[in-house]
Amino acid sequence: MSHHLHIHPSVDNGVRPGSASFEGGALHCHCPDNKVEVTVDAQCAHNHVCGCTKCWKPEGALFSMVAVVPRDKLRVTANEDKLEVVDPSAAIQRHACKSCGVHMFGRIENTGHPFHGLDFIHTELSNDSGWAAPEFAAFVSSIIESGTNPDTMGEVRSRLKELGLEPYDCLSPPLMDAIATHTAKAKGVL
Ligand SMILES: N[C@@H](CCC(=O)N[C@@H](CS)C(=O)NCC(=O)O)C(=O)O
Ligand SMILES: [Zn+2]
Ligand SMILES: [Zn+2]
Repeated sequence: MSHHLHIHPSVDNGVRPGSASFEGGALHCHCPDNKVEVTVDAQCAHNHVCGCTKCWKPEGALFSMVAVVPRDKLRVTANEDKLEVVDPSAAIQRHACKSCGVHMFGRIENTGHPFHGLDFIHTELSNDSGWAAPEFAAFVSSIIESGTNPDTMGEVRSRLKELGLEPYDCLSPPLMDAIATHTAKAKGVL
């Protein structure tokens, strides 16, 4: 048992399933007032925990938790002026609150990108319950880049498996296949 590991607050006590009838909700940043609000009119897909250094993680967590929604189902509904893009050169433009640092959504503007049309969200920012649960763990080895001792990686991967979050060092096989299929079609070999 490796319950001392803080994978992410939304999974540390077990992964709770989402609701099949859920149709979206509101996300709020961590500011005490004048919160940035993002409204999503859709259930999320491909929810997962991500170990990369670029995704926003809550304090003390080894992983972020991130899912996608169609970009036309997402709008900023309060305090949009507090948002700024963290790294304009990144494929995913992460719109963060300038005051509290929380990433409210990530958007891909490159129309040739395999995931163009999808926005990335952190469903833990919502008080609404029913969001689809995380299904796997992505970019697991990348937590070393944030300072995790490489010697603990066996324990981290065991804990992820125990939680039902299969660990991958990139994305899951279905998503890697989707990316490769997009690339093959763009090249004309498929
Ligand atoms: N090892 C790198 C991996 C970064 C990475 O490739 N992140 C993935 C998962 S979020 C990605 O798709 N990044 C695109 C982006 O950040 O724009 C890190 O931890 O910084
Ligand atoms: Zn904020
Ligand atoms: Zn990430």
